[in-house]
Amino acid sequence: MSDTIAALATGRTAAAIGIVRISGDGAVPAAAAVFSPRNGRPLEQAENHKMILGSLRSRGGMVIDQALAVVSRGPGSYTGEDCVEFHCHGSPVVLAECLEALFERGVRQARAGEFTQRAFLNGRMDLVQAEAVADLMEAETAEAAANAAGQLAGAVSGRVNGVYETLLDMAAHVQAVVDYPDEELVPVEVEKMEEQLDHSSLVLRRLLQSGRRGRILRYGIPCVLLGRPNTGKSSLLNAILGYDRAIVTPFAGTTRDTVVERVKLGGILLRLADTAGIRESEDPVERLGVERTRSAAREAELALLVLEGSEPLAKDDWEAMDQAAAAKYSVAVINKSDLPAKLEKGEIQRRFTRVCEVSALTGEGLGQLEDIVRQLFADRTPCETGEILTNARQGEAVSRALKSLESALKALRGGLTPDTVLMDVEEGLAALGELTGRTVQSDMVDRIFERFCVGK
Ligand SMILES: Nc1nc2c(c(=O)[nH]1)N(C=O)[C@@H](CNc1ccc(C(=O)N[C@@H](CCC(=O)O)C(=O)O)cc1)CN2
Ligand SMILES: Nc1nc2c(ncn2[C@@H]2O[C@H](COP(=O)(O)OP(=O)(O)OP(=O)(O)O)[C@@H](O)[C@H]2O)c(=O)[nH]1
Ligand SMILES: [Mg+2]
Repeated sequence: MSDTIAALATGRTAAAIGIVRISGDGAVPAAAAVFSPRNGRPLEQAENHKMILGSLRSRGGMVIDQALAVVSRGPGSYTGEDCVEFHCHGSPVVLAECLEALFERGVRQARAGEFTQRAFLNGRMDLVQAEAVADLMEAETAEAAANAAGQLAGAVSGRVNGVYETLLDMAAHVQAVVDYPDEELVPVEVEKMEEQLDHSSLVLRRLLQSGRRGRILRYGIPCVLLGRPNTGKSSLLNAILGYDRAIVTPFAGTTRDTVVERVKLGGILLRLADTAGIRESEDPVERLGVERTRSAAREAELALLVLEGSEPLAKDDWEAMDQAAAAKYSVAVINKSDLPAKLEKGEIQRRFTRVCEVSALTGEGLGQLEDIVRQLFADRTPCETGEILTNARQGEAVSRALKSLESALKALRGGLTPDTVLMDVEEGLAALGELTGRTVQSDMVDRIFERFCVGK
């Protein structure tokens, strides 16, 4: 018998409604002790999933709210245990009093993630789905939410379970043939095994490749604005964001610290960093700023080199150009197209395949920059099925499983007999079991649920 837990399921500030959730064998009796249904029927007899109006009493017995109670008996509830929810008026005081009254009845405060942890332990969802719950709550874009919702519905779990079942059948068959050589068992066909291992590897490889997209879905593509001082990097950041985030002045050396914002450009989520203009400087603060620029440049996948279109190339442009060219993708952005052009474009076009002219001031040319970014990352637009791995734990488990399968496949193709690859197949099974939580260690489970908030 598990103890009964309760927590505030909604926000901590005053709101229209606030929900207290209770889960465990003692949930219904504890709730019934503090709540009197208006229809006069004891809460114990309430129909499942139905809202019951009644009065909620504090520890001292005062009526503190007219609230709704919902009973969901296990196993048909979120946690798989008996659950009760109180839908109260969303006053922090009322909600705190409601919890206090429950704690007096032997209910205890839930730990972070404990409701979802119980859902997992009771087989209501696997680990990938539980992690999707956390992802869903942290989602910053509709695409990230859609992917998490797909994972919660079982998109990744389904793929993984398919591979798991195939491997399990294979291992059981090989093992049986080894253990009972005298029985008339169907012989293991090496060719069929190879085919299954090959297909399973393919599925896992695809999942693994989706992991990169998963990270980008969550955090955005790391992108940096580079250039010598005063070329309009901060102006461009503001123009892309649509509001004045960074300070802009006519003085060179305005931006000292990197400013990072998530922003969509051409439909692609970027983690865009505005940086201190690169130049030689005696000022110790500016030198530290430029150091930060260099480190942001090293981490960026996309560099937007901002050039002053109304002046010829200057000495300080060269380091910025080198830094930008070192990024995986770079775009030369010739700014200030509203002013007379003085920049010799030939040199730029020789060094950069992607060049566009914009005016951060008027917004001219920004559409072209959007097009370039969209084309660069066209293959990264999110898929809606939720078949994208979104965290490192999952990626690590899949890659371990894949290594085992590849090793098995290599051995078979090298002429080894099926029983010699049994260990590899079993290792693959263990890794996949860890991924979905079939074979995971309990301390690992605790770690996973620590990232949740209380009440989830
Ligand atoms: N008020 C409230 N809203 C919520 C939740 C909750 O627990 N309470 N959820 C959680 O955090 C999420 C919804 N997840 C849920 C998943 C399953 C069940 C459940 O009781 N399932 C039963 C019966 C379903 C039915 O009525 O058909 C089942 O699957 O057997 C409830 C919530 C989001 N919104
Ligand atoms: N005419 C015109 N002026 C611009 C444009 N973009 C920026 N400026 C001006 O250029 C000056 C410098 O702009 P910033 O955005 O601060 O330049 P920065 O590259 O961030 O400069 P640092 O932070 O010093 O490296 C400001 O006076 C801006 O108003 C543009 O497209 N057209
Ligand atoms: Mg600036």
